[in-house]
Amino acid sequence: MIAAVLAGGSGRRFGGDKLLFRISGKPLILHTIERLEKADSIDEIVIVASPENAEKLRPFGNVVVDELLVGPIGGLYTALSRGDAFVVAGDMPLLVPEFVDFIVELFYSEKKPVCVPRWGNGYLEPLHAAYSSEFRELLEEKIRAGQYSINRAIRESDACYIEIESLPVDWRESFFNVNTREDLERIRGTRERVL
Ligand SMILES: Nc1nc2c(ncn2[C@@H]2O[C@H](COP(=O)(O)OP(=O)(O)OP(=O)(O)O)[C@@H](O)[C@H]2O)c(=O)[nH]1
Ligand SMILES: [Mg+2]
Repeated sequence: MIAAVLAGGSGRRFGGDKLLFRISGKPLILHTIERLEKADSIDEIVIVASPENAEKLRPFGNVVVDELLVGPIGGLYTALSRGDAFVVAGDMPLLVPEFVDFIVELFYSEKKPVCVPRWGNGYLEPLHAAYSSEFRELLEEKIRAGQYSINRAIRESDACYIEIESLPVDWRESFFNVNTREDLERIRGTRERVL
């Protein structure tokens, strides 16, 4: 399956070029990509970038340009033009390859439009989920209607939910994403172990 890495955000909370920010000497997005490469179920990686980010991200892999720029839902819509995809954000340096494989396998066996992790309180992890290219039609409707919530689109579909609390606790760090400079501090202490 293809993995699509969303990289069209502005990094407003981080301030500056978040995805190229170096952690342990390596750009943040490269940590994310290398984690995906370790997943057996992933055979190709595409970076879904904004026109503005496209050139600077080309050194890191195949870039597909998101012309919509309506937020992550537009990136997801663009990603699915390439077929079924496991979709993540570019700012997720602690992805757990085994967890990615688990979701992709479930996606293939369940044959649902989307397989998404869900917390006990109902909260979804839509940027750590496997999507069928058919889900794109629903996204198109939503985007046309000016509704930009991926969560809402998922809830209106025949989704397959993965209960996070029933999985290994170690896998939860897979959802970690860098939004602020303080988030960097959270990984710095354990950097040697996790990165
Ligand atoms: N392709 C694409 N990706 C997007 C778009 N908006 C956000 N993303 C990506 O979606 C992921 C999650 O977004 P956020 O964590 O909110 O990142 P961000 O937009 O860079 O950060 P903030 O500006 O602080 O919200 C990140 O990998 C972003 O690069 C978009 O319009 N198109
Ligand atoms: Mg984020």
